[in-house]
Amino acid sequence: MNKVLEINHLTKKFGSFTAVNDISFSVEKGNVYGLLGPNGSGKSTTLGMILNALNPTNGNWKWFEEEPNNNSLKRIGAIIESPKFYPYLSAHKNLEIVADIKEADYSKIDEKLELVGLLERKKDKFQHYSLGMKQRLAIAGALLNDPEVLILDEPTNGLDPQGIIQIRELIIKIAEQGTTIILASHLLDEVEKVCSHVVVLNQGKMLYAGSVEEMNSSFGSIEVASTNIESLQNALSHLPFISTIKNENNKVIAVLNEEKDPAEINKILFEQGIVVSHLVKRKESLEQQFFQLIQNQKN
Ligand SMILES: Nc1ncnc2c1ncn2[C@@H]1O[C@H](COP(=O)(O)OP(=O)(O)OP(=O)(O)O)[C@@H](O)[C@H]1O
Repeated sequence: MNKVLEINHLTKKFGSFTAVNDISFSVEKGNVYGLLGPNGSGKSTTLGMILNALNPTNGNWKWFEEEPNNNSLKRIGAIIESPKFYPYLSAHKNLEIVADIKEADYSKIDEKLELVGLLERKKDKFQHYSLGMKQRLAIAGALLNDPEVLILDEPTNGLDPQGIIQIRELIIKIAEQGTTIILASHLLDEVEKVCSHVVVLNQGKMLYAGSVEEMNSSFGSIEVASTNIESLQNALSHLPFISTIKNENNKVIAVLNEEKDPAEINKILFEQGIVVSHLVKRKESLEQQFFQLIQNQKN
């Protein structure tokens, strides 16, 4: 069984406002999924619903190919808000309390503290931990009962650069051990560095779901200039392998929808009487792809 989560037409309305609008996607075992979108795009609301903390307005989902039930939630570890630990207790003592709640064996505590790099600091009080250490302790707590899925909401928010790197490396390490990870993030580079798959959300709508690699390996765009920019623009807009065009600093940026060699494009334009003074092909980064998706949604 490889399907960990299947979401179908999930919708959440708060009054007349639609926070999550008819989204559907699946999560396959052993991958790291990024739920990517700007603030307010519906990431936390989506996570809240699939963790039974919020009632959906419409749609449904299945964990592990079963209707949601208490048993399936036991197979999931989640950190969706600031971790709640007792400040005056040690990290180890705090995890004993978590282990009691989750009915996990105390022997797991040192194992998970080691995984998150806190074993040597296990006797320190929680209140003396840095923000990054607190977040890693929360991850250790979420992993105590060896969940098959780990869900994280903005795991690097508020951390310094070193703390961010440590959390990202930790996520990759946990995934390498076979745990499926779903993380919500508004940071494109985070998703690009950590995730194998991405679901792009904007204003509650799903704009893309697929592998990060595929999203990155689109056909790119070309940047073209000519003395007669209007006829250039007109010619490009009629070419079947071009999806969108825009003007930028007297150059036309045209997004390709199939693989094309710049020399071939130059030849086609020349045959239409257009002499090109500049033609560069660019591969789009995930960031450009993301803005392109949001732009397409607005149009
Ligand atoms: N309980 C609520 N009542 C009314 N509106 C809400 C409620 N919870 C969330 N919203 C709205 O739903 C939209 C989506 O919020 P959500 O928290 O899911 O976004 P997000 O992508 O997680 O963003 P952020 O990273 O800022 O948390 C926002 O416009 C938010 O204001």
